[in-house]
Amino acid sequence: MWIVSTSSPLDPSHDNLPLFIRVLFFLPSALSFALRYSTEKQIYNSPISKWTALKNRRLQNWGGVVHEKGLLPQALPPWLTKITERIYKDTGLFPSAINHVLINEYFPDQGIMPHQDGPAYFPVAAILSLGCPAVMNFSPHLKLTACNDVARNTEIDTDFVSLKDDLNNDISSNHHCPFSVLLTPCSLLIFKDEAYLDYLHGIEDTTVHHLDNVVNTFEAMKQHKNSCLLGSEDRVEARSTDPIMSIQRTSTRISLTCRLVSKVHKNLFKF
Ligand SMILES: O=C(O)CCC(=O)C(=O)O
Ligand SMILES: [Fe+2]
Repeated sequence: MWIVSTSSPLDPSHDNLPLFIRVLFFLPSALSFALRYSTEKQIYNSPISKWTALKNRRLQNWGGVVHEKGLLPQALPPWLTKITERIYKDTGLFPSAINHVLINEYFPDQGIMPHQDGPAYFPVAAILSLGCPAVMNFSPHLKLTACNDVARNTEIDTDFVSLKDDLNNDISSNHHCPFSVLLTPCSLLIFKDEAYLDYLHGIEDTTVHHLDNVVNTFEAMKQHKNSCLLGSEDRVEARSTDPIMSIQRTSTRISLTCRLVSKVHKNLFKF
């Protein structure tokens, strides 16, 4: 089983699930070594024309063109549907099959500005990480009440690292706290609901990422240390000894952002 749920099925309609379970899931080892290897190979074997160079990273767009009114679709290649179908089926968080994947490549000093994903997407994002670890920061929209108390705890629920009640309460009482997630290679982060709609997410364009605000340090680091499959260049390097407060980004990170565009246009002229 790829994604392991403990007691409750991962069904967003289960209102009895605590809010922190419903907004953020982190699975440290979503990809096997074989799948990681073949996916990286496929990404770099894609024609060079598939890459779009941006100022601070480059990306591949798969699944078609996302327009604010919907998707002009293009079938995902089988090596990507192998991944997206598993996310779709195992999480039960998407109403229909994932039809769009953005692949971002970041050098150690590259990142992505805090942003919110566009309105064309169904509000669930599943991000698979490969290569060098990085920290993703979630910051509440300015329109939302700032949080005075940034101290938070981490709750480890087997494979899922979830925000604990502090943040949960903050979210529901409209006191939105910033928080961060450590994205280790082969991990899958899924965020939805408030984390998707009320927060911006971004990655700093610096080679050192601080872990102060990270909600999943323990689980991510445990997995990382235990994994004998990781290349040495992927290792999280402690900048200070116990407790680890930052990571040094030493190599390229690749992410696969898998989403659903609900509205699909079969014909360009039918907008
Ligand atoms: O690279 C990542 O992990 C984030 C990518 C992202 O936020 C996006 O493509 O919208
Ligand atoms: Fe995004």
